[in-house]
Amino acid sequence: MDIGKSISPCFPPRAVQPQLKLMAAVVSLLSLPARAPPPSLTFVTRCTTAPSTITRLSRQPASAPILLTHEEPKTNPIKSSSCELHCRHFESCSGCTHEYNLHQPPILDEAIRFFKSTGVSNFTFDTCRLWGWRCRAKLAVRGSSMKPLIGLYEEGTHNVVDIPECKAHHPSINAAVDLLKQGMAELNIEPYDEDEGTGELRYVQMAVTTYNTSLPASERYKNGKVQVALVWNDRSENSTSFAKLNALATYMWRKGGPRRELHLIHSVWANFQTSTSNVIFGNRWRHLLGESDFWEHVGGIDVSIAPSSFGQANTRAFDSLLRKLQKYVPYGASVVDLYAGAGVIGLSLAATRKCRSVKCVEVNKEAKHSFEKTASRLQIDEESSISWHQADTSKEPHTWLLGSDVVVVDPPRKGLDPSLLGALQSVAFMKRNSSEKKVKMEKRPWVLRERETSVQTNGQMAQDEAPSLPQTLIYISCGWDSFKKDCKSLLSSKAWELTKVHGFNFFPGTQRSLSLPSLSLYIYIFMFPLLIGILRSWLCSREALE
Ligand SMILES: C[S@@+](CC[C@H](N)C(=O)[O-])C[C@H]1O[C@@H](n2cnc3c(N)ncnc32)[C@H](O)[C@@H]1O
Repeated sequence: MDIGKSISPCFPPRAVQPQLKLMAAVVSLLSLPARAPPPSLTFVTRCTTAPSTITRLSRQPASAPILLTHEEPKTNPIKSSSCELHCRHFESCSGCTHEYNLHQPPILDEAIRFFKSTGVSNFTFDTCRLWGWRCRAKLAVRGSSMKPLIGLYEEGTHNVVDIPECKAHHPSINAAVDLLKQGMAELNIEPYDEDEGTGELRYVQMAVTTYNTSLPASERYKNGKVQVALVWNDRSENSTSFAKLNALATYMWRKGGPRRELHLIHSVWANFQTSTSNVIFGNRWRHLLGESDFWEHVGGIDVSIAPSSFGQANTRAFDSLLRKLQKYVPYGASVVDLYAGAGVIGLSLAATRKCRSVKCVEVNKEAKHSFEKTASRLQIDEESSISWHQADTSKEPHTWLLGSDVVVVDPPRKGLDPSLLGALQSVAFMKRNSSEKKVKMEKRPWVLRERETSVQTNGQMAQDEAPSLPQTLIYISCGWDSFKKDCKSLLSSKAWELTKVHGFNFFPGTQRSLSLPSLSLYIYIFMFPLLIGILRSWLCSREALE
């Protein structure tokens, strides 16, 4: 399950001073373009009742970030009724695990302590939207045609809990689920029976797009439309049951499509899956009705996301994260976006930071089409090189790191592949001068090796330019435990210094325990002190603190 957490405290000045001084030295000696100002140490909350250890500065509208000042980790949080889930499914549904203080996930204390121990002087936390934040949901369909159950599994079982009034879902998802149930009853569509392997509809994925330029910006979110992907228990559109699937799609389109007063349904897709495993989607997708392209606007760009590729569940929080992240990437930088999905992060940086080069690396080939679509709408300078590569980042990871000024990693919950972790450590120790002489641009392995599985949208690779070494590593994490492990490993090698941390409440209310991954997403920024002298001075600073 998805989970939520994050934070932003002030720590005692003793730990702050040397770290910040060093950072300034690193920046100036590397002649990097001006970096973003340090994040504010002050936070604003929209909750009317704040826990005792949080300073409430002002009230914000429902979707605004909470800005808090944490003096010390809290030990006994006060229940805040204004930040309460108020969901009637809470007891039975496994989706959410805490009802109170959604703005302040339980992981906060541990996170504060952890980052304090790493010497990070400040840590910002954006509480994001607390209700109706989930714009992408995969729901199991069980029960009977007359009484379908559409929701999540009950904790530790395969019993599906119906969640028609889920408070985490964008309201359009609940409305589309309701419409789906009506269609199933009317058309006698049988839900999947796991024990027997029978039935027709196994799962449904509902994805909301809030992209609608004909509405004022303030109206777009609440008028989100749903891309419905029906996971059908049959082999393909040539199967005999396809007529029923088509009838269900048509029902939803007729009742919720553009001709209705309430235009709810953006499009309907089918996915065919007959495996008895727990894998939700099969390999075969078919677009049935509505627009085949699904657009969203995040991080300053229009983004296309196919139902088969990874998409962030919390659109608004992702937008906040992207806008924050952009500030850490110098104009004109070379960026590699690892675990890139459809390349949203890389393309957002390409557009907003005028990157010289952006390479997006992703293992799932389904994401390529979405990358191409998104890239086609961007205005990229002729000289810029923007590419997407189907590749496993755990294989020859050095090849992706060399030549990049900034490395962005956004791994799955299990964290970084060990080989990439090793490469990040070793690349930080490589001597810039010797590397520049040895490695010629035309020998870059990705140019040769990845030609067939890569998309390069425009621009040319500069042929004579010597490759740079990464100076900044931006780690985006949705797995707290794995992040801690990776972070400790990077820091213990003394190659990287953790300089900034930003938390985003991506999954409010859904944190289960510290042992479970997928908390809120964090951006962690590591700076690589390129010059040995700086590294030494950094080590001295560290020693002075210990
Ligand atoms: C948390 S998602 C991030 C996606 C993307 N950054 C975004 O925000 O849309 C992790 C992505 O890593 C991909 N992935 C997992 N293991 C990988 C590997 N070894 N090499 C490359 N990509 C991988 C997954 O397919 C998934 O798209």
